Amino acid sequence: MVFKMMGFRFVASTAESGGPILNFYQLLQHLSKFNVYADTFVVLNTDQSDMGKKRVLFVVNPISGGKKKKGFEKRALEDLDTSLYDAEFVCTQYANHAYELGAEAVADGVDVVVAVGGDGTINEIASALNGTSTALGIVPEGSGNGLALYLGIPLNERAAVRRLNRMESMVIDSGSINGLLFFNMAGIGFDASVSDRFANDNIRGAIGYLKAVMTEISTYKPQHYRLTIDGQSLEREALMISVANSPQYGNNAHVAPQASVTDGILDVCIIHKFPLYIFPMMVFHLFNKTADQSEYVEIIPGRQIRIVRESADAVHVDGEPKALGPVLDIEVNPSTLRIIC
Ligand SMILES: Nc1ncnc2c1ncn2[C@@H]1O[C@H](COP(=O)(O)OP(=O)(O)OP(=O)(O)O)[C@@H](O)[C@H]1O
Repeated sequence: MVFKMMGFRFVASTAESGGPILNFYQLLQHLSKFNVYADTFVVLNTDQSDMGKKRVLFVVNPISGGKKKKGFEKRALEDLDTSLYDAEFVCTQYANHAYELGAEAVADGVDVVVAVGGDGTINEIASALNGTSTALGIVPEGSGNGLALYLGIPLNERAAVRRLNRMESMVIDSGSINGLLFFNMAGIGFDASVSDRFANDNIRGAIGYLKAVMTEISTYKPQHYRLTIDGQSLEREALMISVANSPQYGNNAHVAPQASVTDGILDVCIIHKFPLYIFPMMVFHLFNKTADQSEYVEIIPGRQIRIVRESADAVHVDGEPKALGPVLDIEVNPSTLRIIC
């Protein structure tokens, strides 16, 4: 069944527990489980009697979020509906292993690859799945879990596995920065330095991230940037620039409260230098979803973005530090990744 209304496109077959979706009221009830943000939102709820079992591969990052995930396979098999899924499990052995596993799964015709980890693990797997028919699942086990929090995926491991049984999905945009894909957020300046420090520290989780922020905040100097956003040129002295696909960094810190992963647009968030005594107010704005009301935050939506900075430096891509040159070409790729949510 396909519904089209007000620019939304809904595809539905069988509801998880209530049989077919029969009318628009039922559809709205169904959708109320989601945060609807944008104009291309697809719900797929597949009737397994028609389509057979789905193959799902769980890719478990053993270090993300500072949690060991011992016994994950056993617990997951207690919660996963094995009449719907044939499941396999694999642990990552090294950085970028999840990308390789994702690419192999796509080539092998796996239906769903589940990232058991944080935004970095999601990024690696999603980069392999992007533009294919293999869907991403998420069991949030990271430090920030930005994309999972935005999508409303439960942080509780068992609830997140059970969520997969609904087999509902949506299609989201991705962004790219000099060819590197991101799905949640990319950033430069202070933001990237924090990611770099966090990656090189042995404390993970929210505490580790806070420690990295507090260490950088007192020493980081603003940089000069030349930006071109959809043909419009501007120059700014900024503490950092975040390019947001979703609204939040993670841990519910929202830098771009209006951002949507389905609008075909990225939000360029320019954070200006602010006096240190304003820091608590900035934190308040982030967690109150009011960053766009701060005089130190400028948010410009765009599809094609070029940022020229003073020199080659760190960039973060979904929280993972990378080194890129001074010229950064960023663009949005609309509707490229299916996510079970
Ligand atoms: N076996 C492994 N040993 C070392 N690093 C690994 C291993 N498996 C994956 N990684 C790396 O772990 C890093 C962190 O993963 P991830 O981003 O998922 O967790 P996190 O940083 O704790 O959470 P978040 O991104 O939500 O803040 C990634 O860069 C990934 O490449």
